[in-house]
Amino acid sequence: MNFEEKLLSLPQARAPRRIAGSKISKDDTESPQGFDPSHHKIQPVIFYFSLGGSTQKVAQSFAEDLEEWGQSLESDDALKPLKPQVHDLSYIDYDDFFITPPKSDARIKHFYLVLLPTYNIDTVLDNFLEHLQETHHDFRIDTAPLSSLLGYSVFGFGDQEDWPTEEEGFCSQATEVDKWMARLTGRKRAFPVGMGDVKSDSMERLKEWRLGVQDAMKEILEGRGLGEGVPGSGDAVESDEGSADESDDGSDETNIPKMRRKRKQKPLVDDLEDLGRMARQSAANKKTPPESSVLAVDFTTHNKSRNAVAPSPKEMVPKTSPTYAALTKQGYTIVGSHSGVKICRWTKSALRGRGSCYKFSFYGIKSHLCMETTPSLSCSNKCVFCWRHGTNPVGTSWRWQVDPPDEIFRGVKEGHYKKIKMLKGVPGVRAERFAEAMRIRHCALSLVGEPIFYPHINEFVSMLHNEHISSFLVCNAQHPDQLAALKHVTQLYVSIDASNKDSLRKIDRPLHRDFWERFTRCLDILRDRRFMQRTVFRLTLVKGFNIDDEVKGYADLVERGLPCFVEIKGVTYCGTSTSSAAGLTMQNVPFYHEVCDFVTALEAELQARNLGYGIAAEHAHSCCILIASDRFKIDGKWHTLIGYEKFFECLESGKEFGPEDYIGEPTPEWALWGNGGFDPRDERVDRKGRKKEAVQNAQIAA
Ligand SMILES: Cc1cc2nc3c(=O)[nH]c(=O)nc-3n(C[C@H](O)[C@H](O)[C@H](O)COP(=O)(O)O)c2cc1C
Ligand code: SF4
Repeated sequence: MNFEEKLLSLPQARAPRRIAGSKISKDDTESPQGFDPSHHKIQPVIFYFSLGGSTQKVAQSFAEDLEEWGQSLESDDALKPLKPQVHDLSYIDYDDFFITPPKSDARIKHFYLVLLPTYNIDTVLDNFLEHLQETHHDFRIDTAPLSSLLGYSVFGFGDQEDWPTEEEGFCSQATEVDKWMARLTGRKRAFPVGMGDVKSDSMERLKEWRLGVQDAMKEILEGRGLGEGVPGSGDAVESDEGSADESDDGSDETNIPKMRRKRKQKPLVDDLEDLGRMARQSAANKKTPPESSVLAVDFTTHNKSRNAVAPSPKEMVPKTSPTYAALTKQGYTIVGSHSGVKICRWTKSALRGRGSCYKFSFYGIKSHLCMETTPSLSCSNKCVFCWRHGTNPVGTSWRWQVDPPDEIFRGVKEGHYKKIKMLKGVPGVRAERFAEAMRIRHCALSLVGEPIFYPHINEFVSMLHNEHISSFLVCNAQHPDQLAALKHVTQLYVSIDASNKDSLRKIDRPLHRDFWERFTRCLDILRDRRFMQRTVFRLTLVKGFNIDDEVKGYADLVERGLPCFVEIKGVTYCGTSTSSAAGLTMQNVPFYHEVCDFVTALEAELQARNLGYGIAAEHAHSCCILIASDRFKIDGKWHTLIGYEKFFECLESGKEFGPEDYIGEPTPEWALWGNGGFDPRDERVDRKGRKKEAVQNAQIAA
């Protein structure tokens, strides 16, 4: 059983977790860390992070150089270091490497090398640092859980033109990582932290550092451990400096430069109150207050702590950031500092009379009347199938500036209309649809990121409703407190990306350690809401990840949450480096018949449990099928469409109401299960725009 399995097999997630490591003892620091050259092997592991791509390239060639050096050693093969492993910090699960070293063959001993650029904007590096810090402070984990590593060393890349000195932030994150690694490893620093200026000497400095690291490895291979008295080594002498760094209460009194200290002291806004305090402050006046000014009140605890004090948060996606550039390139319009809007391909298709997405077949939403947006481009997962191409900021809690909801609302509408207008000249766009599209009727808060992360989501949704724009909100089931505080939306979704803890961990790669408890709490909240609003489970099927043998597990989840609907969709392959880094290929995209088989099996399981569900509708073109609760079957006919005007009447009446109060027309015949889901009034074309005989039409005619 590997570490991950052990962790997952713990009887209760809340039970204290004990991670095998060892407290630093005199023996540890004096012994050459238990490396027996005749028995053990060194496994170098190179970790890197890269936004712009340069560190990634350097890491690959660094690995090759290190391997070549290992092979050139004049010793027999059994004594040579193993081929270096290379891992991108954006895609690994930190728990697999940074709580204990990977558990493999007991004879293999790991040596960590970390290559990092520096970013003064929010990136995965902040999460990585947060993880190291949390692990260090976690009372359930021994002080030096990584002490069985043979050694580690860190190299930082920075830009001295803009950040000339360490005080001003040059390579600041490498220094911080080095500091936390020293603590987690029980001071196994094999070579001092290296730093290179990407505009001048970085390659030279990196080479020097590599030679130093190689010497350290050679000494280990010769059974001499990390050496004695070498400045910066893991020797006990050096630890004096390290000990002074850290007081018993975990606070840091280091001699690290001022700017880095500031960065380090950025609070972990885990606390909901902190989150909201920050929100209010930032929304109220977008000025950047000094580091220790007012914190804002959490939107869920609005009236508390109004006068508390907050640090100044950063922008989530600054205009100068590579994230901004990447998202804009992907077609997003970034609004303010953390929101986005994008036209989906179905909008274009609907404007040309070539069909709407599955939301039209299932719920009556015409794609050209629908705006897809998110008020939070950040999210707390790193799903393998995410469209975000690995560039978005991630975080377990909101720690950025908060833009006021009215500014976002205005901005996203402007962005949406601008993109629609750009389609005016596209061949085939129908004039009447173009005119209709200039009045948004629906809003899907689902684009990317996590909409309920945004502290003013309720105000934002009210603004939509005030203009009679319906709201579909999809959340990732990781923020139960925010979900509980969410007011009425037209249709509330949670993404159900797996049926069990192990599978969810692999596919969503959540940042929260208590992800499963958060997930199940969200299901319970949905269960409570089911008579107040339309609730939906959204399943995204990824072959090889979350389909096989999981039908019963999904049925358990449906039994727990009793959603009004279950939407099942085959994953869409986005062919990015993100997806391939996560091990996703076209092979993971299920065929439609495989999705059908899964849905049929799930329906059978739900019926065997008498839960009152049936397959209602399909949209073969999007590889999407709808299971509905019998509550939406009236006189033997499925009624999955929504009565939007009824919804607004109910909302404006101020009285309590539920999903049954805004049921629309019966589901159209062509959308029912077995009929394909393509509106026969639309024209079906293939990818090249050539007319296609609609299978559905043929079926309907038959
Ligand atoms: C938005 C941005 C912020 C940066 N912040 C810092 C910084 O605070 N300190 C520093 O030394 N270098 C900073 N740099 C320079 C990068 O660390 C450097 O360009 C690095 O090579 C980028 O590596 P990558 O291409 O692998 O992402 C910054 C660069 C950018 C684009
Ligand atoms: S929850 Fe959504 S936005 Fe977040 S990583 Fe997963 S797919 Fe991407």
